[in-house]
Amino acid sequence: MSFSATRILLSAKSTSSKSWLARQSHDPYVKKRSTNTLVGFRARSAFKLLELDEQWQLFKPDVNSVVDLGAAPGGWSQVAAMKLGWMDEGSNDVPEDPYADLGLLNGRSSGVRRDTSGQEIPPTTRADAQTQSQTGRGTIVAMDLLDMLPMPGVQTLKMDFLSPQADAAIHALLQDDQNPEGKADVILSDMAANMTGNKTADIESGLDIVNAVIAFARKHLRTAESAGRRKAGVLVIKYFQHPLTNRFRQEQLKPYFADVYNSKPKASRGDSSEGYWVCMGFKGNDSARQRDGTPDETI
Ligand SMILES: C[S@@+](CC[C@H](N)C(=O)[O-])C[C@H]1O[C@@H](n2cnc3c(N)ncnc32)[C@H](O)[C@@H]1O
Repeated sequence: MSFSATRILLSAKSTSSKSWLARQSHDPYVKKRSTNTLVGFRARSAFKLLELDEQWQLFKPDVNSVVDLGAAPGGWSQVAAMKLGWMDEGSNDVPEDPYADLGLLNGRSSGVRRDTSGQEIPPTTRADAQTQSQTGRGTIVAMDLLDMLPMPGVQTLKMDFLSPQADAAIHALLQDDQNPEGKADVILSDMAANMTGNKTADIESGLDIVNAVIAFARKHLRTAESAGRRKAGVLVIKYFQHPLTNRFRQEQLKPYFADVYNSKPKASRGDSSEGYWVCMGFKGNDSARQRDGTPDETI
């Protein structure tokens, strides 16, 4: 009896993966992503962040520190690197032999880094800016559970953002002479919980991630006051629509930000319940205590 792994794999393809393939082949953003003459983005999700930036100018000239949570494969980090001048629009940052380069770049990094408690921070990679035509500004940190290929201007950290080491590692990477507080001007989160198919459980784990990202932002985001600009201190966060969404936004986000906008970028698939909150003007952690309880009607 002949054995064909390929045939077994193909015949085992579920209806959902067939419809996924069909959808991919018709998706204009998938085509755009893979057309190097346009921009060699690693993920179609890059177009969502580009749209959000076009609408709200997330990366103003005074933005010098960006943290991208759940960054792999790196589409959003590419957008941040472009906006901070580390990469040309239209450049393809993936080297021909990325894995060979990964070793080389790791070898070139500045040695062992330690957080304030003396713990070693896992090796980070930042592709050499000199390989690109421009030199960018500031620091971009991309964190993910998964490996990520190096990228000009971006320090990648393979880490669970919920782990006890994450706070100290981020702070140590952001802090320098220009940024003594070690705060981020912009925090991005495109993370989602793994779907189980159980609606209630999925809603709860989605909310857990959003809650954890907000807690992270409250520790690491620069306030509008310290940046000297009303809309500075920006958090972009993915959520999935459900009956509690609005209440959640009112109770967990509005007390801390001057403005909280809701967005469904065109590049986000219409059949997905995902949306993004663009939160601008971080007021700091005391703001909730100072609140008089009157609902804010900004939106
Ligand atoms: C939708 S993808 C992000 C795509 C990315 N914005 C891009 O443009 O390439 C979500 C990512 O979140 C990561 N992730 C999920 N939970 C995480 C956690 N607790 N800590 C770090 N990364 C996490 C996943 O590994 C996955 O790579």
